[in-house]
Formats: sequence, structure tokens, C-alpha cells
Amino acid sequence: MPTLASALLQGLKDHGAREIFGIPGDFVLPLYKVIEESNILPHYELSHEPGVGFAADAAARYHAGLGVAVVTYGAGAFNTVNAIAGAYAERSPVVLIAGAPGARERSSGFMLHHQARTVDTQFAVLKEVTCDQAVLNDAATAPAEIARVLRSARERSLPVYIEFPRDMVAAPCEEVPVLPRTEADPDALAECADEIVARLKTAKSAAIIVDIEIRRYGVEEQVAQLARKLGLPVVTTFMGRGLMENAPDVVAGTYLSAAGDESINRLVEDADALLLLGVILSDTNFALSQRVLDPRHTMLAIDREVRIGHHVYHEMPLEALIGALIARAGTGRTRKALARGAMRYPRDLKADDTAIMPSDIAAAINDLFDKHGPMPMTADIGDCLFTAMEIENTALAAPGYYAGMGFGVPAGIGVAAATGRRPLILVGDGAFQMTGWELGNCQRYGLDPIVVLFNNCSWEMLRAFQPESAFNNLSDWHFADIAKSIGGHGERVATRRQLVEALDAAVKRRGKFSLVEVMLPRGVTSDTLARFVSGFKAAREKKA
Ligand SMILES: Cc1ncc(Cc2c([C@H](C)O)sc(CCOP(=O)(O)OP(=O)(O)O)c2C)c(N)n1
Ligand SMILES: [Mg+2]
Repeated sequence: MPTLASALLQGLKDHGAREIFGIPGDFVLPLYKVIEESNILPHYELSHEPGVGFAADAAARYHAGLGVAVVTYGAGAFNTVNAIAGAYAERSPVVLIAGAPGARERSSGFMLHHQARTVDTQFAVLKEVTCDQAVLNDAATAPAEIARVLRSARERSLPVYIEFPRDMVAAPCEEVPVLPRTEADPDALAECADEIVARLKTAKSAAIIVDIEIRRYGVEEQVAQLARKLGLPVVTTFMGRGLMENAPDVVAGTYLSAAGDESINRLVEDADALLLLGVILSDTNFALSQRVLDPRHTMLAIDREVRIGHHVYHEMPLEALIGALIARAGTGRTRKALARGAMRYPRDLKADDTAIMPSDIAAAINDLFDKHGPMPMTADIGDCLFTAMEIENTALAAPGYYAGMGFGVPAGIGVAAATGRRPLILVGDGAFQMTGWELGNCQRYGLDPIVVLFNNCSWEMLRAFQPESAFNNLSDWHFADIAKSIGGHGERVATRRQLVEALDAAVKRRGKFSLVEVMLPRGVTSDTLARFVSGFKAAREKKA
């Protein structure tokens, strides 16, 4: 009979986990020993728990399975709260497993080390940023508890929390079952799909907007098939950038409203039928929109619900809905699918001795991808993310809605570990100061991401909104000089020629991370961020 620890690890694997990210501590040492010795799942240790959470989140996003983070009680678990909150906001199914005191310790009468207020404060805090929870204090019920929580993570595509008291690790325990999926009611599904297809076919101008859930449920290809059958263009949200990278024939571009391309704005804002698949109705996705989305013209499928006009269909899994729509789509009149080319991306950067502007970085990366093939990308929040909007639609994991800094580098490590592919990481100097040092862990796992560091010695995105504040001035940390001492290769570039050469050399350099530190002037931003800020200010003045 397995132990509770091995049953949990096997259960994670059976539910789609591919690896574990973590930092051990005395409350998880026994569990960590089983993780290392059982080899059920590969494991990667990082240096600070925020990075553990970001890496597990990005791994979940890229392999559309479960991300797993294992941390110690109290100090470790509380360090993950921001990363798990970001995973909740952006619907990434991370399983957070935290150690906890055993039964005897709990009743010892002592305050325990790592305890905050009560012994259960950790559970209370993490309950707020997870959709389901389990405390494994009874081996008889643990398999069913784990199965329920892991199904919740998969079906809701949201983080979950498992508390593992350290005296339960070796408890004999049954295997963890994989529960049957919660299906949609077939009649409700048929009625919902009929209604959507009817609205799309009678519309004068329709479009599909996609966001992160289509990746979380692994249905990007099916959405492309649906769009082709309906003859409708697909637009991604800001948060959904990089989705459907393999369907350039139907993806028109990214809707950035006032900050974006006018031809895309027209597709969305002039439509009298919009099908929103997995879309988060957030300020970063729609706040600059010239027009509030009219519920009479909008059909929104997210979080297992479909809202059409003013009525809602419940328990409607996205993958089932899209299957039902595809089955109905072929019978209607087809529209000419929007040919690619609605968006023009900067290319052919002149490799001369002029200073680099943020949008030059996008052109250099587009040229690099044309020459060497696209790379999976991660980005932090800051102008690097807005610059990413000027890079050809490539797979991207970024905190486009939650907008928490520190995500970019650990997320890149998570993608490298989870996919075996080499990521391109975009990060600003402020965000790099937070978690960039996790790059030092690449050497022990033989990971070799390429990092493009936007060094403007500034919290430039804040300066764009509030130029008068001197607190946005950061000093120059000379990051490239530090790269070597943490196992990588660093190069500082200040001209477009140096940038092109450094990127080319980085692609050819394998076996260690390459940090390309791009010096940018303060007070300058990408074209996209400049439009975003002016759009934001205009929208604010309009509301004032
Ligand atoms: C964890 C965390 N702390 C603070 C912020 C606020 C914040 C921004 C958002 C608005 O909330 S953008 C930004 C500056 C980013 O600086 P850097 O990484 O150098 O990028 P760039 O210079 O391109 O702006 C901060 C501090 C944040 N988003 N996340
Ligand atoms: Mg900066």
C-alpha cells in the first residue's frame, strides 16, 4: 500500500502535473525526501518562494496541466501568497502544497516556529486565493480529498491548496482516484450552442475574442477550427497575447483599444455579435475601450458559465461548448476569414550605431525569430510587456491582468523546465531587482534561457503616469557584470548594432543563460505603452 506522500505524488502525475517547484523546510523535509527519492515527478528548487509560485504558474500555463509548488509551513507558504493570488486572477491551475505541524505539535501548548497568529492562519490566508482546499490529517479520507481538490484545479483552472502535516507523510494510504469530469447537461449545452450560432449567423459583423482560458483548457486549435468554419476573425485580448500562435490565418491581432491598431478596434467595436471565449472582463483588457461591451451583442464563456445578453447557462465546460459550436458551425453562410496582415510588426532593424529605443527591441526580436525560429516567451510587467505586443504573435506567459512584478524570470525558468524548450525572457530593471537572481539556479539544471533586460534605470511605467516623481529614478546596477558570477553570460548593449550582435551570439551560446542588458534612456517608452498611457489619461479625463 502506498504512503500518503507517494499517493499524493502519483495522484498529481495522474492529474497532469509534470514537475514540482519548491523550497524545502523542516515542516516539509519528510515529504521532500519522498519527492527526491521516489522520482515520481522531477523537482526544481529555486531561491525564494515567490519565484517558486511564478515558475509553477508558468509551467501550468505552458503545458495546460497542473503546476505544483511545494513549500514549508508559515514563512514559505506566506511567501507564495502574491504568486498564488496572481495565478488565481489569471486562472492558472497551481497546486500549492505546504507543510504544517503534526497532531502532537499542534496540541503541545507552545507557539510553533513559523506560526503567525494561530496554527490555522496559513490555511485561512491561502483559502482566500484558492478555489478548493484539503488538509491531509486523516489517511482514510485523504485520497478522496486530494482527488476532489485536483479535479477542482483542472475544471476551474484555478489554484488549489493542500496542507500536509509532517507526521502524515509515511501514513499508509490508498491510491488517489481520478474522479470523472463534471459534464454539461446535454440539453442545456445544445440550447446554448444553438443560440450562439444563431446570433453569429444573423449578425452583420461578428468576431471572436479569446483570452487565457482557451490555453488553460487546451482548445486553441478547436477555436481556430470554429473560426474557419464560421469564417470569423479572432482577436486576442492584451492578457491573451500569444494565444493561437499556430493559427495566423484567423488571428487578426490583439485588441488594445486606444493603445492598439485601428483595424482591430473596428473589428471589435463595430461588431453586433462578439463571442468572448475564456475572456477576463478586466480593466487591462477593456478599460481603454471607446465603447463598453454591450451585453445585447456579447456572448461570454468563462469559468464554466456562458452569459448571453442577460441570461446565464451554468456548468458549461469551455471544451464542451466549443465542440458543440463546431458541430453546428458548418451549416451557416461562411464569411471570408480575415486574412492575416491586419497587424504590421516592426522588422528589419538597421544594425547601426544609433541608441536603442524600446520598439527597436521588438524589431530585433522579430528579425531573430525570422532567422532562428520563434521561442516561447515570458515577460514581466513594465514596458517590456507592452513591447511584447510589437513582437509577432508568439506563445507568451505574462501577468497581463494581475500585473504583479517579479513574474518574468522565474516564469521563464518554469517554462524551460516544463517544456524542455529555450525561452526568451523580457524583463525591466525594476522587476529584475525583485526575482532576476533566480537565474543563478539555471546552472544546476542546465537551463539556458535568453534574457533581454530593459535597463532604463527607472520605474519607467510609473514615470509615464507620473513624470514629476523623482522616486522613479533607479540607480544603474550593471546587471551584465553580475551574470558571470551566477553562472551565465552577460553583455551590456547601447547601440542597435550591439543589440543585434548580442542576440545572435546568445542564440548560438548554449548551456548557460545569456543576459542581454539593453541600455535605454529614461523618459522613453515603447510606442504601445505611449499609446496605452495617453489612452488611459484620455479615458480618465472623459470619466472625470
Ligand atoms: C510586485 C509589484 N510591485 C509594484 C508594482 C507597481 C509597478 C508597476 C505597475 C503599474 O503596477 S510598473 C512598475 C515599475 C516597473 O519597473 P521596471 O521593471 O524597471 O519596468 P519599466 O521601467 O519598463 O517600467 C511598478 C513598480 C507592481 N506592478 N508589482
Ligand atoms: Mg525600468
